[in-house]
Amino acid sequence: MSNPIISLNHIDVTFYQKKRTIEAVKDVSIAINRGDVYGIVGYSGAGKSTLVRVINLLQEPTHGSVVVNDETFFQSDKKANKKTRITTNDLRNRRRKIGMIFQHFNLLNERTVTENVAFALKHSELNAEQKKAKVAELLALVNLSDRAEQYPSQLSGGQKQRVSIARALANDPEILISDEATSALDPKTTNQILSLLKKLNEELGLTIVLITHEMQAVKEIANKVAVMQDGEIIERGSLLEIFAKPTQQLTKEFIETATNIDKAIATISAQPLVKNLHENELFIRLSYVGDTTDEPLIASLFRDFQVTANILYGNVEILQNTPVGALLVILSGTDDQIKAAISTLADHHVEIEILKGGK
Ligand SMILES: Nc1ncnc2c1ncn2[C@@H]1O[C@H](COP(=O)(O)OP(=O)(O)OP(=O)(O)O)[C@@H](O)[C@H]1O
Repeated sequence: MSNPIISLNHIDVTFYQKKRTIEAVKDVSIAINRGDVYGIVGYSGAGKSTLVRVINLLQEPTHGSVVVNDETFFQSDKKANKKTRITTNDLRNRRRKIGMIFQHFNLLNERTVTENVAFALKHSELNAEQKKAKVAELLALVNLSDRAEQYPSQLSGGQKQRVSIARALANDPEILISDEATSALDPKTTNQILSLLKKLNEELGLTIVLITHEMQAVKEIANKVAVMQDGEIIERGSLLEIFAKPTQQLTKEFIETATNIDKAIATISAQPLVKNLHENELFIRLSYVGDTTDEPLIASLFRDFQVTANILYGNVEILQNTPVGALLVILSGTDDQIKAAISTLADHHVEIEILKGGK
């Protein structure tokens, strides 16, 4: 059942500079459901940051409407040339319920970890005692209790990001916007931060909007994905749909960086078996999602069609509790046998891409 906590409708953001007009976001509509971890992927300059800044009106759209938690923050009526927006006071309060974390942490260097987190409680109605308890609780949540009195300069990048996560959660937000929060971190620290975000999503029901240029990050924790290019969303869907059946070239590129299949294809294509492929052979890539993996399909190719399948590479990943696999295989047999084998694979929803061979 769909229950959007964030709905952006027909959002345009245009920047007018002296000699240039930059259409940073073009007619983007997106609905993010409560509890989603929604990944927005794109290269630098695609418009991701601008789009997510629209959610809490850090960036006012040129056109469109912004609805958060069933409350209209902003609406423009193009025809009447009229814009309506939430009052400044209400916006200030609502923004506290939308946490943000960034690539460069944005911590106050001259304040301790505790003071950095407490800073976010400046306008809270809690008394001093309660604030102290809240900060301690937040630091425990991000596993930093032992660093409470240290300064940012004494912390690693991952620890700094955990402080900024604690700070972002200080006012019990329902939404967390993560703007390239793992981009400055090494792979191991990135995984720790992503696991923490996943835990917050699962345990607190936090809705997370994850903007990144790394599909790997999206793959780890997102359940939905949108791919942005030149201010537009060019493809979107569930993580599984996007990984199993990407339609746009850019999406395919992003996925390949996350699965390393491109490297596997390059390495294996250079091997003698593929380089000297026989006339009756076909070098193919098979991709499948879910149940197909449980079927002894490859074995049945020989049993039913006398086609041998030489598996040169295999990779199965579990995304959203579902296996997603890729195999690089050489099929050998007569044209008719191979044709029949491929048709059977297709009937079982295995995607086939011929990499080499065949007429
Ligand atoms: N305040 C601004 N004034 C003028 N142009 C801007 C402004 N903010 C963003 N832009 C332009 O809008 C486009 C989209 O930028 P945006 O930062 O949203 O992209 P991005 O996908 O988040 O990339 P990055 O990860 O590099 O920030 C870029 O061409 C950028 O130069």
